[in-house]
Amino acid sequence: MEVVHHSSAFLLPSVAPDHRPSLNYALIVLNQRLPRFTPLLWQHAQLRLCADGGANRVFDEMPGLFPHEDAVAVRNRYKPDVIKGDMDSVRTDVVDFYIKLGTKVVDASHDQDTTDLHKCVSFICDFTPDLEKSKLCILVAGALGGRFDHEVGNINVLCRFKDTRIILISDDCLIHLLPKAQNHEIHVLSSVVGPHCGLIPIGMPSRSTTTTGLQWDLSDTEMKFGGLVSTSNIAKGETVTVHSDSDLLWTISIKKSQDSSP
Ligand SMILES: Nc1ncnc2c1ncn2[C@@H]1O[C@H](COP(=O)(O)OP(=O)(O)OP(=O)(O)O)[C@@H](O)[C@H]1O
Ligand SMILES: Cc1ncc(C[n+]2csc(CCO)c2C)c(N)n1
Repeated sequence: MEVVHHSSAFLLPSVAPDHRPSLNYALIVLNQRLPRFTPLLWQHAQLRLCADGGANRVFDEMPGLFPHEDAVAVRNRYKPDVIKGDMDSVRTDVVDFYIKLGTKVVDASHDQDTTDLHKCVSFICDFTPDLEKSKLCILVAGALGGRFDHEVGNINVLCRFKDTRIILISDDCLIHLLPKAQNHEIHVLSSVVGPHCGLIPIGMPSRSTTTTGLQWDLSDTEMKFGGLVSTSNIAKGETVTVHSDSDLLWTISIKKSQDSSP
């Protein structure tokens, strides 16, 4: 069976020879305080979107991440390619500023049934040729912490776009989906992530999950809410393997001490 590899190389300041990106990254900035390493994610990404009020965050907060630089110069450098959402949070001064720089603004206010993150993921998928979809990886900055309904909505996007690699990121941790019935090999780059981690069934119980590389490995173990879910686990080495009969969320902590400059 094919092995699916996962790595957090996008958190490394530069791409080391043995961590050359095999993926094409896109970045979506949400309406939450910018994670400190947002400039790094920005640099790795080939396409940068702001979900509605996420554009306010780039405009207001990016200069603060470069305290010794002129704010306008920073804003001109970090120009989103697209702002998409229902446009009830992004300010008009921010829209006007980025339109002048050439940002595409997509008003999807007619759709009040999907979140702004969903709308941005749809945009990226619609504009990614089928042949390139397997190499696409969408990084979502500011997806965790804050309002619980938004957090759950963000996790639901992982489930609604199961065939797309999407990684939810905050200052503290990252989350992505491990689709069922695949062999997952997670490369734990210990300079930037870990050791705290978790494996959580999503959508339905898992009747059987087997792992290697964790302090508390699972061996053909059942997981469900109301029973066992694997939280406060520890990644022991460089590699964690996971196989399950159900979709699982993988989460791992992000280290505080890393150099987050691009
Ligand atoms: N507190 C938060 N926690 C997690 N994600 C958030 C939070 N606030 C916003 N987001 C994310 O950022 C996206 C854009 O946020 P924005 O505030 O523009 O959305 P919204 O649809 O106007 O929200 P609201 O529910 O307040 O009307 C949301 O779709 C959501 O994915
Ligand atoms: C059952 C149900 N619950 C909530 C909403 C509201 N809602 C969900 S996504 C969204 C857009 C946010 O930008 C809004 C307003 C709905 N439509 N249907």
